[in-house]
Amino acid sequence: MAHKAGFVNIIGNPNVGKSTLMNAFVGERLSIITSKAQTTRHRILGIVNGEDFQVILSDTPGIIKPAYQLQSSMMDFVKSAFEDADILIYLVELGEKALKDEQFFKKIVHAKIPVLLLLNKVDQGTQQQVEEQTKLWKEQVPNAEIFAISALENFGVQEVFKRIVDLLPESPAFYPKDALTDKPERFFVNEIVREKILLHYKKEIPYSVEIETEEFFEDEEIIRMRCVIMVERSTQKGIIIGHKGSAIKRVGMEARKDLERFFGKQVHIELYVKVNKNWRSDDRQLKRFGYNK
Ligand SMILES: Nc1nc2c(ncn2[C@@H]2O[C@H](COP(=O)(O)OP(=O)(O)OP(=O)(O)O)[C@@H](O)[C@H]2O)c(=O)[nH]1
Repeated sequence: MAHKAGFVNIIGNPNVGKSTLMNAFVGERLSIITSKAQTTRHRILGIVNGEDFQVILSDTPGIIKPAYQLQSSMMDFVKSAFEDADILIYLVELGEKALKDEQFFKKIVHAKIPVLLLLNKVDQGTQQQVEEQTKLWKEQVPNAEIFAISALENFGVQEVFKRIVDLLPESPAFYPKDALTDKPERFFVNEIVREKILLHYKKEIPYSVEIETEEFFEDEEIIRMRCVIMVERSTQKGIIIGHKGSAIKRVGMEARKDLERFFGKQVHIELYVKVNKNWRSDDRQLKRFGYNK
């Protein structure tokens, strides 16, 4: 069978059960990547690999401002929620009424990609309620396939996952599967550091950096890691570091907090910045970073 891969973007109001659903999809450890911080682009929540598929689940905190969208030349694999994801999941909970944001609503209804509307927390309602609401949502979002699920009780979740894989386009994996299985820690460290950089620097900076975790040592008490932040120009290096190192220190502190939560252990993270003029154009480097185009 041909290999399938793609991006699934999950949207929904706070508290509808996104994290719980992620846990049900990918297992606790990977899903902890979601920090509550708001970033300017969507985040990878988790990646589920199978022998012949790779599902990359992400979410979009808030509406993406066009100015923040990544240049397509840089990372084609980072796709915006409504335009380029392969599948859109709209997660609602039982009892939730119409969509609050008109714009948002229109985008879902007119999405050019398959929309799966998941009515979550059905364990809290009666059969009749579930049927009524399914009907209601079908009227509101006629383009969606509707699934009644309980993320908490893992009811209906595997059917949804199966449907996702069905709908995925044929494609090689976007992230090297072996890197994720051999060194998943480093992958997530990179993602977390990247997220902090997106959070704290003006838009030009995040799009010209790349992160690589060069060292990663773990013992019983502590994990020590060393990451290089690669930029294209020396002026960018100065900005990343900030006055007397204040900016990079903040990135390190915040990344450490997330990483400690992620690994459940004390973390020591060392960040340094390196200028590498060609990282974007050098195919081999791109490959190393997992941009496997
Ligand atoms: N009864 C029931 N509770 C659920 C279900 N799914 C999630 N919850 C609960 O709903 C609450 C919110 O779930 P989360 O998974 O944290 O929701 P979230 O959408 O990630 O929340 P945000 O981080 O605020 O976006 C938690 O208390 C969950 O246990 C479900 O299927 N049934």
